[in-house]
Amino acid sequence: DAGLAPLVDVAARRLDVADLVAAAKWGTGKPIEDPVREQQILDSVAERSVAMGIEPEAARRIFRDQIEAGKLVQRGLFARWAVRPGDVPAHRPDLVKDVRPLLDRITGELLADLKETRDARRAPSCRAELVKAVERVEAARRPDALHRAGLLRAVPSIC
Ligand SMILES: C=C(O[C@@H]1C=C(C(=O)O)C=C[C@H]1O)C(=O)O
Repeated sequence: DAGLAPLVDVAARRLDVADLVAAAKWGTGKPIEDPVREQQILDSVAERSVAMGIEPEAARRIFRDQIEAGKLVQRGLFARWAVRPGDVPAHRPDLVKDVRPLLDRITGELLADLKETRDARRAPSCRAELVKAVERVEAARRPDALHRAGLLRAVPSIC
């Protein structure tokens, strides 16, 4: 039984997309934070949760944390690129055409995993299972310090 690992893995993949979000925004004057887009995501998540039989408030909390974690990674990358311009990605992806569709696809995967893990998320063992899942995902993906920090920011609301 993979437990919560598939869910945590999706969270980690969402944080990799944050690199593309940052690359799309760097040097454009576009702010890291877009509250209108965030609200659209959270409202859509709540609506789809109801349709899927997922508790909408739990889904909202979990997606709120995914978004906060993504901004943490974006800010970390902006700080890194400010001191090491050589690390700025050579290619700037288009946020609306290229990057947000990736996030939208991950939203669907995350919702499916939330449905799948309903009982595990409510169980008293959730925290322990979460620790194991994070360890498993980190062992497989070997995130750098910034993406580890992001992942730790992303997961607490799962339980
Ligand atoms: C990803 C973006 O940047 C921020 C993070 C978001 C997210 O993680 O979904 C949404 C809006 C922005 O606050 C974006 O603008 O699309």
